[in-house]
Amino acid sequence: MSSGKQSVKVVVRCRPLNDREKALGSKMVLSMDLRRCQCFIEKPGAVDEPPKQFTFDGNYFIDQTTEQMYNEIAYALVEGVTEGYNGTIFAYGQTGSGKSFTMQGVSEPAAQRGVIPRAFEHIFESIQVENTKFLVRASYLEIYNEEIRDLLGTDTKQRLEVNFLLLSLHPVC
Ligand SMILES: Nc1ncnc2c1ncn2[C@@H]1O[C@H](COP(=O)(O)OP(=O)(O)OP(=O)(O)O)[C@@H](O)[C@H]1O
Repeated sequence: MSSGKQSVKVVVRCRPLNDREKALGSKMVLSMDLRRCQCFIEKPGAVDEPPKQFTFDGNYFIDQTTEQMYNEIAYALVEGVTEGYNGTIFAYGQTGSGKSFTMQGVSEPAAQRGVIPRAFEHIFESIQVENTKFLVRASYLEIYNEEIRDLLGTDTKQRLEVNFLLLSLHPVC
């Protein structure tokens, strides 16, 4: 893991082969050096070709848990939000790659509970302060094929107008 001071971190998580992939006789082509945060992808059949190598801010292989990811990556970001900073966790990947598994998670085993319920628990624990009121707002948007939908809206099929720039403001010390 890198020093943790940069404002954007990119981490990669590799999921195990699913039943369909196993039935097809697919082979795992990805390996990781977790200490160096490196990821290696080999081309099947190309024994003479060196694997392609990528380095990230954090690497998570098939046997690692969302709990570990949360503690190492998300915890500090959510803690920052409770101190007044903005924070975003963005899961990106092709269909079936494990975005929902990481963000929503499963209740069993507990170590694989998702980032979203963990973040909610974290926030609500932090604001349990006597004689102080907090306002917590949540929105849940899906961006799919360049269309945006409000998943908490009354009509989740309705497309929202995409007419904004993402503005991120940081206090200057
Ligand atoms: N780290 C993991 N360990 C075990 N199983 C996993 C892991 N990640 C994903 N899976 C399993 O892989 C399948 C696909 O994962 P998931 O539904 O999270 O993908 P997705 O990226 O959200 O897909 P989509 O974009 O189609 O919604 C699920 O059955 C999920 O349980």
